[in-house]
Amino acid sequence: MANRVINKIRIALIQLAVTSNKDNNLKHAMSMISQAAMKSRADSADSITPLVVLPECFNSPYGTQYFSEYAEEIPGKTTQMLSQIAKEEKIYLIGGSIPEKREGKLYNTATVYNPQGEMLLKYSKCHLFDIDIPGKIRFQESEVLSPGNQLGMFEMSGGLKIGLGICYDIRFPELSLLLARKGCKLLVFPGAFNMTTGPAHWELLQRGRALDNQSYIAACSPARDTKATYTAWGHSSVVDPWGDVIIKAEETEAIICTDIDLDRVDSVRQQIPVQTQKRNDIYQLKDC
Ligand SMILES: NC(=O)CCC(=O)C(=O)O
Repeated sequence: MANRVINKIRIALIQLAVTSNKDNNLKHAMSMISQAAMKSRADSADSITPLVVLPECFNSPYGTQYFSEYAEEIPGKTTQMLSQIAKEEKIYLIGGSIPEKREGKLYNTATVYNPQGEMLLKYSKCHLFDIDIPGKIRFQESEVLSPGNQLGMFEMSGGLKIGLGICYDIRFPELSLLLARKGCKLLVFPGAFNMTTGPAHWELLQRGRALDNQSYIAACSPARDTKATYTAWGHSSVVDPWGDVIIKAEETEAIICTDIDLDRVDSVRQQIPVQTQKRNDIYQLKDC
């Protein structure tokens, strides 16, 4: 069974309502993960192990003023809870991201677990969100966070490779191209776009990355909270390799669930074979 080739997975994105109370955030996230696991299994005719996803910065409000107060070491309280719930619910779990404390520095870090509760991946956001749009939004993650320096990918049983980026990472096509070239047919981005860039770019970027790579893209946001210091756009979604949005949340808390059909990736790649038509003689993606 462990070596069975998987050509379909079921993904559930949790568009979580996040508050300034860390303990409540954790309790609430665990309950939503259980609900997402149940919903994935109830909606599915096959016995596929679900992949459940939390948003960026799910145990803390998103803001440079909060990161040091809410930060934890990994392993720590939050990641132990994630590991435990993945094991109890027998799911793959992308545990959104949390502010991580490591060797005197802070990172925006995501962890991933298998159904045995083992940590498969720890990935720190490698493109920090530093923008300044006059009169709209200024945000400088690099004032307090350090960037990660490695790619994020993991494998589910059956050999299925999944790529992982965090939010602003989606704006850098080379990162996704590299993950796809390494065999990832689904790229997942826990993210928290805002009320300025969200309506303009959130869906466009997902559809763009889906087309560049002829892969599935899933992006999971916190729910919108207009009273928070940073208001997330919401609209968690999954886009297929053709560039169609196959499922999308509104702005409020929600669990959205869909099947990812990996044969669809192969058929789109066959129909429009850009993957084999690259002009490596005039440009190249360098794998550092
Ligand atoms: N949390 C983030 O990285 C936000 C990215 C974002 O909003 C963007 O426009 O890019």
